[in-house]
Amino acid sequence: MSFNAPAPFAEFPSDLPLLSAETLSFSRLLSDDDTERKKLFNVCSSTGVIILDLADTKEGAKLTQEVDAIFDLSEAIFSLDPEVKRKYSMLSGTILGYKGPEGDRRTGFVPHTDYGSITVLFNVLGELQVLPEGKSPEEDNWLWVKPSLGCVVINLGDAMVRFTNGLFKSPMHRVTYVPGDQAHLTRYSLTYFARPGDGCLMKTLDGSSRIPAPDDDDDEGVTAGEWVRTRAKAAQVQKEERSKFPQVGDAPDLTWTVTGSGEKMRTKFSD
Ligand SMILES: O=C(O)CCC(=O)C(=O)O
Ligand SMILES: [Fe+2]
Repeated sequence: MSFNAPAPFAEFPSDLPLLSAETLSFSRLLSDDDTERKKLFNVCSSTGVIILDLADTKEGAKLTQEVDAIFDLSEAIFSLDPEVKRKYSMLSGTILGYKGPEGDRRTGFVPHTDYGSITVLFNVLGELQVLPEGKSPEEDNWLWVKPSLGCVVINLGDAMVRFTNGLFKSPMHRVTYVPGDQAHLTRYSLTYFARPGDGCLMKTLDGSSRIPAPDDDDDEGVTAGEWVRTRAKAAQVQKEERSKFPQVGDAPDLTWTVTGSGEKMRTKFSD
């Protein structure tokens, strides 16, 4: 599986409802292109899902090569004996990515928004779906995010919503199953989470007339450290409740590890 080279296997199906997302150019953003900046602003304040083409930049080429090296490593790690994997799964900050069970059509990641600032996803195969703002979480309302060669998917997290007092959006998303003729393939997802440092105050930013003024009670702000702890606890409660009343499609046997510091990386893998 390569992030960098055209897939030698079946294309993403053409008959699925897709999130309509214009691809932004990393090279144009780096050169501070005005049109590209406006596009970025529009995406952040509408869906919160940025599809960014890394082509044509030194940084992008280096990153995609490194991603492919990590994919290779992930393949080697996930093909290890479950006993060996179990022994190493708790090492902090080491393993990136996860692998869903092959042929499993249950939802691997229940619907959620990410807590941090941004989440960068390196996906080759589809599986990620987004719920447009204001839509109820019925099956028909979820839209697929189609991976494109050399492009990362960047989801804004709730910290950006907090900093911009709701101007920017963090998408509700979930991970379902690899669709269509790609279903027999193993999906590796490499995820980079960035979040504000522990001491950062989670409050509306000053300095832009586009950001709505803070409400009276939101002036002080909690620290990012407290914010993450509260969110993690709430997620745990939600997970426990959900496991008592599993919903059709849940995959309860997948395990979670939170690793790293500052930038959080999550690893999830099954045997
Ligand atoms: O694997 C993906 O495409 C998304 C994973 C995700 O939503 C997460 O790790 O928060
Ligand atoms: Fe997520």
